[in-house]
Amino acid sequence: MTDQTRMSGLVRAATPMGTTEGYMPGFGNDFETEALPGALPQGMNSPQKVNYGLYGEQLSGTAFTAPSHQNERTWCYRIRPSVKHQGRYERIDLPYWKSAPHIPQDVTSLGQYRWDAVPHSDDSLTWLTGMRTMTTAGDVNTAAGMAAHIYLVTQSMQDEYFYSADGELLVVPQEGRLRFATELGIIDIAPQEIAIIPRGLVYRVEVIEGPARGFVCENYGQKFDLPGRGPIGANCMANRRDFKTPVAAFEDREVPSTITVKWCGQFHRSEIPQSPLDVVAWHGNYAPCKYDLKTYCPVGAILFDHPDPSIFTVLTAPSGVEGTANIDFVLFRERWMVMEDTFRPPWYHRNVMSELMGNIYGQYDAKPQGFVPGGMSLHNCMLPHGPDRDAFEKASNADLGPDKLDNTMSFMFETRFPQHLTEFAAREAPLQDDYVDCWDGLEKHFDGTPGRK
Ligand SMILES: O=C(O)Cc1cc(O)ccc1O
Ligand SMILES: [Fe+2]
Repeated sequence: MTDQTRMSGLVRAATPMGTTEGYMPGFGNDFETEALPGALPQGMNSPQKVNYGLYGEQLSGTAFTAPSHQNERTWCYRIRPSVKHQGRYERIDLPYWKSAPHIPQDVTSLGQYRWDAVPHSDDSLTWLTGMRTMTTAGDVNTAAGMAAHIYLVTQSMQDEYFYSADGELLVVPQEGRLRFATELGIIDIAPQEIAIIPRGLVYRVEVIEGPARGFVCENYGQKFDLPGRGPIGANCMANRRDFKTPVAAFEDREVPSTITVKWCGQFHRSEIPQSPLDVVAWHGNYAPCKYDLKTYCPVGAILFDHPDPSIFTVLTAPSGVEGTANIDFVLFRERWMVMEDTFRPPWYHRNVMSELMGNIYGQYDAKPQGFVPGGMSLHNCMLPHGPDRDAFEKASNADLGPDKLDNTMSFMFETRFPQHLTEFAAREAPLQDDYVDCWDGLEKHFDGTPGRK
């Protein structure tokens, strides 16, 4: 690497072999990248003096003693150590970003809920002020559970940086394009892509094309991983090579700035005299990444019946109970329906897991109307749900040839913990009061005589 490219004011490593536009392929790889030649120590982590006068610093994403197949850490070589990128902290208020446990006494979360897309307002909102929590689950203090948010962002963070000690963020854009300028490099994302921003990583968010709206799953627990494929084998679903981690990028900018920290659901801010995005080189496996949802290869039923939605799991965050996720991120995308003599949409069901869904674009097969792009729905632990009347009638009477479900991309954040609505979700977000009526017209067909009606 001899020359550097400049983006977003950050000096970025020239694209090395095997990378696309400043990203390195692979999920959980041990990466190495440098924005200046020779900045990365070779063969050791802590030389007595690092080249260019850089400081060495380790960022640990798992306990030092985590088993080696889960152990994640990154070595950063930076202009100043992180202790210089903070001062005295002052508590600040970001009233719309809530953390579990947050169980408002005057809000009921028991019920089937659906929301239209939260509209943009005239307010100018950044990644921090534009975050709107819809549900919280578990407890941030015990590193279990999650929160689901909507973001509405119109304005770039300027000389303003953020990190969360509470968990990693899974970002699912629905509208507009964002840039995450992070300590470890630059990630640009647009709808149909997702990004994972690890716990503790410092970044600022810029608007490339606004206004931007999307969904966020804040994972308080163990990190997202790829699910085991079992008998499916070594391929399909999400493939490791389709995850992209940015090459190193840094800025040497001495301007009065702020750093905001989320910790145990509280926000604190500190004044700093320079940009903290000063990591010139790094190596390790604790890093942000993005993924193009269009590369997700669905595997499904090819003769009869409708399998469990776990076949569409993109990422899973374990809870410590085997097979029972803290969070599964599940994708319902374009696919062929070929099952014979089968009621093809999702069956009616009650589930011990709590399901929060979002629509990225198009139409969802169980809800042809009402579940709109940018909209969300919530079906909590053991709350019955399933296709609305129109979907039931259509699917029960359709001629069953091969049928392509096209123009459809929805997802689910499914957690083992009950999800509690925030005041914003219950009162300010566009809740559809008539959602439960979508099952009203389901008729009784039973009259005691055999035969299929
Ligand atoms: O409720 C939903 O629409 C999500 C879902 C989809 C599916 O195919 C099976 C079960 C399930 O919960
Ligand atoms: Fe469901």
